[in-house]
Amino acid sequence: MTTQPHKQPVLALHGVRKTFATQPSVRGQLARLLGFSAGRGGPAAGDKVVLDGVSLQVHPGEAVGIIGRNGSGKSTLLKLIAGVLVPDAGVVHAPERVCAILELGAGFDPHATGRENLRMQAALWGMDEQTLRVNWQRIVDFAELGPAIDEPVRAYSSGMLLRLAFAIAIHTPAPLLIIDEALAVGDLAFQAKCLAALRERLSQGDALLFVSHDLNSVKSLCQRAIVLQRGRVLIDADPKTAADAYVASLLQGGGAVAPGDGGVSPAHSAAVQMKQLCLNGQPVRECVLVSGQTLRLDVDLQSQQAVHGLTLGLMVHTAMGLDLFGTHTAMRGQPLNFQPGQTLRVSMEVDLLLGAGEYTLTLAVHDAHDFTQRVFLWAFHCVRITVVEPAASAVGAVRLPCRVHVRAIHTPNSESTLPCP
Ligand SMILES: Nc1ncnc2c1ncn2[C@@H]1O[C@H](COP(=O)(O)OP(=O)(O)OP(=O)(O)O)[C@@H](O)[C@H]1O
Repeated sequence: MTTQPHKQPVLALHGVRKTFATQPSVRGQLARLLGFSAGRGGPAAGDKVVLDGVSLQVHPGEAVGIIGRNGSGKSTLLKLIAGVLVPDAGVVHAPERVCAILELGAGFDPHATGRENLRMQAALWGMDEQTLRVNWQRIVDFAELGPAIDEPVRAYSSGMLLRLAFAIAIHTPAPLLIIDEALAVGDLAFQAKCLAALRERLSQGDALLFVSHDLNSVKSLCQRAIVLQRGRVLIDADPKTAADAYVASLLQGGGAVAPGDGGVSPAHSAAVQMKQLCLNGQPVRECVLVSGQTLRLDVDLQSQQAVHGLTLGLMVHTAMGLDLFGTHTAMRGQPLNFQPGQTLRVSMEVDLLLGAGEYTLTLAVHDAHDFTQRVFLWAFHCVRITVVEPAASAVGAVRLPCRVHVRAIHTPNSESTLPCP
């Protein structure tokens, strides 16, 4: 049986390990300089294992998000793939040409102008003269730096560095693009332009590795996401499942949890329990509603202990797991205070101004001020709602109240033109 060319991964890692010396000895430094990694025979005492047994594959046209808390090893992983670092153990099969934005400004000469850096960076990423000539003006236009393109980049803000780096990267032919958190410094308009350009590259069959703490960007751009936890792959799944596992691991203080649909993650305290949940008066977990109809949730919460200053939060997600709308009782002036053994009924009414489709709700009970503190309950996607829309007057997920008026303000034979109101 022959393997289809498009089934071949563009990137494959097998059992990759990377350690850093916490207190580099002279011998260790020498071994590293000579290319003998201290980790090949196992990490030396005091070495910090940053990546441990990481295996993954990325196929052409695939966008894979890498998420994880600070220090989990995301940047180190990308540096290994980009060839900036070498692994102590394991194998990295990466394409010859990888276009990586790892650190803003890295690779730029601060004293050279934007235009000079454009030429140098493009050459560094392997863009030939002909491609550079064809793309030169497109890159300059994409960056939208105006006269600053002729100023030294040491005077650039991080947003301007991103504009230049991204403009070059998106026009550089390479089967794999790597973007480490960089987009976060761009303004919203530039971010939207970058995401559109990345989607275009993906549709042409190039692959993307995308590190971000913005779970919504990962969910909307990537087909898969990998959660790194203390240098290991916690989960490699669709972005919604991966993002939920990541949030659950944050709430657990780093413990491994992969919640299933509708699952209730183990909480910091089991003192508060959801005794009943009703949707529009029925004790059900699924319902069908007409767009614009009100959903009434009645949630009975019972606490065995006296607990004060809690809140019940609600998040509405699209079928893809994007967060659409979230609120909680404390945000609306109603913190939850329990006496021992008390049951509170929390009623929330939400007008579902949503387009036809499938949606889920996540419910959580946590500290009124900080959702990572004092978590009592976290019920991922515990409610499924199907919204139907008999006569749609709009497209997209949300139905924003919108008024439309049309009137003639000028006709060729009339003297007057109405001013803007
Ligand atoms: N050159 C180095 N020498 C020693 N330790 C390092 C080196 N580079 C990274 N580390 C350590 O490796 C761990 C992982 O770092 P890395 O930058 O890969 O994490 P990250 O997940 O990208 O974090 P963040 O989200 O904060 O960017 C951290 O504890 C960091 O201090």
